[in-house]
Amino acid sequence: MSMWKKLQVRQKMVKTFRIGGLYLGEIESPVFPKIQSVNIKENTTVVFILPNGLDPNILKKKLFVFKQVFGNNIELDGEIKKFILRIYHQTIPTNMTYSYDSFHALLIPHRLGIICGKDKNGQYVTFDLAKQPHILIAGETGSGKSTQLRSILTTLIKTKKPSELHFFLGDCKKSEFHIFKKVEHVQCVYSNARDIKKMLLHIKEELDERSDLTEMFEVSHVDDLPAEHRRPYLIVCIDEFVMLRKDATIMDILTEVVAIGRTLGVYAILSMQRPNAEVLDTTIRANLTVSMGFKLRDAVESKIANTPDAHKIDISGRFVMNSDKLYEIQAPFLSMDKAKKLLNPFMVSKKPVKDVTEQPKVLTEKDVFNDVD
Ligand SMILES: Nc1ncnc2c1ncn2[C@@H]1O[C@H](COP(=O)(O)OP(=O)(O)OP(=O)(O)O)[C@@H](O)[C@H]1O
Repeated sequence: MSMWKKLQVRQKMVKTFRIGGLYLGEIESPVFPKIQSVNIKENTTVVFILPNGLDPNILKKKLFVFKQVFGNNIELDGEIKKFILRIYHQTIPTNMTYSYDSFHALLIPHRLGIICGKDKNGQYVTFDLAKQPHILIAGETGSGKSTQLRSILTTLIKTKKPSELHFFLGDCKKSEFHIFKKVEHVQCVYSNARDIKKMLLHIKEELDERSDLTEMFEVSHVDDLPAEHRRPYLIVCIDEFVMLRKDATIMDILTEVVAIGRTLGVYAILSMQRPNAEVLDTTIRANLTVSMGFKLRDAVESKIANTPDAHKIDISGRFVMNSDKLYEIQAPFLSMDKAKKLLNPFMVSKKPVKDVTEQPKVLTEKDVFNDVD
């Protein structure tokens, strides 16, 4: 049976080479790439070698032919001569409920484990924010970015002690972060530019102090400081941070966080509905090592967010992730009620959170975008 399946795959490969013009010589006597191996397990893997003289760049251009023959759920890797085609048998789930128990073991090796969701292989994708610092989460309204933020923050709270990780939250839309207000790890939740600026000035002080400490003790990372000087990791998370773009101080500090935060244990998670090239200037963009692009409006926004094809997404909670490579992922769905239950054990009644009773104007999209009605 397996031999028969392998033969079928080989025949389809030859068909792809033929249709795609991936051969040397004439069509009557073509020299096709050599199929070195076909492996069928959970997924199918085909290794093939290009004949000398066949331009490897043509494979990228003809990827669509592989998709026409094998379906969309494939990946082609390789360079110069040797290539690997992976054909995934599983598809990305269209819906997946958040279940901490099912992925928490995967987070244990990470210092700051981020749960992303499931990929086309049906596997959970996670990464370590301490190694791949600073995340951009972009997506138009209803695309699932707030749910993803909720799941990332809830997971971090469940995996780290309050002494190990502090959050500084900016909620420009005043819609999402109230559920975290009383969580012990959370230092503050602010929703207007004036308070967020104060919060960031505090972060700036931390950056300076941490820089001085690493210099004084001649270490390259705050984790290597002597125990009595160790500092918790700080995560600055700002929902819809584009609304703060008119404040130069805020933008300067955010730029500094993403530029030097990694070795100082200070990380940023920034979200925005509509990626804006001006706000994501080159310094900020270059230092956000992970981009998650949920459904975006058009190809321009996908390009600015660095998440190709995110504008083609048509499923809630689905996103393109650009980190060490490109992934398509379905985020876990964590409802507000379930998040509250999971956060309950971490709630404290007396918190140093400043409750902003007098509410200065909360910025709206109109303050930022000229084309919003
Ligand atoms: N991971 C997911 N899996 C399945 N459905 C999801 C997922 N995430 C979000 N949804 C659905 O999409 C709806 C909107 O999600 P969410 O509030 O996260 O969007 P958003 O992009 O943050 O929108 P807004 O900017 O308006 O807050 C949810 O109520 C839910 O029905």
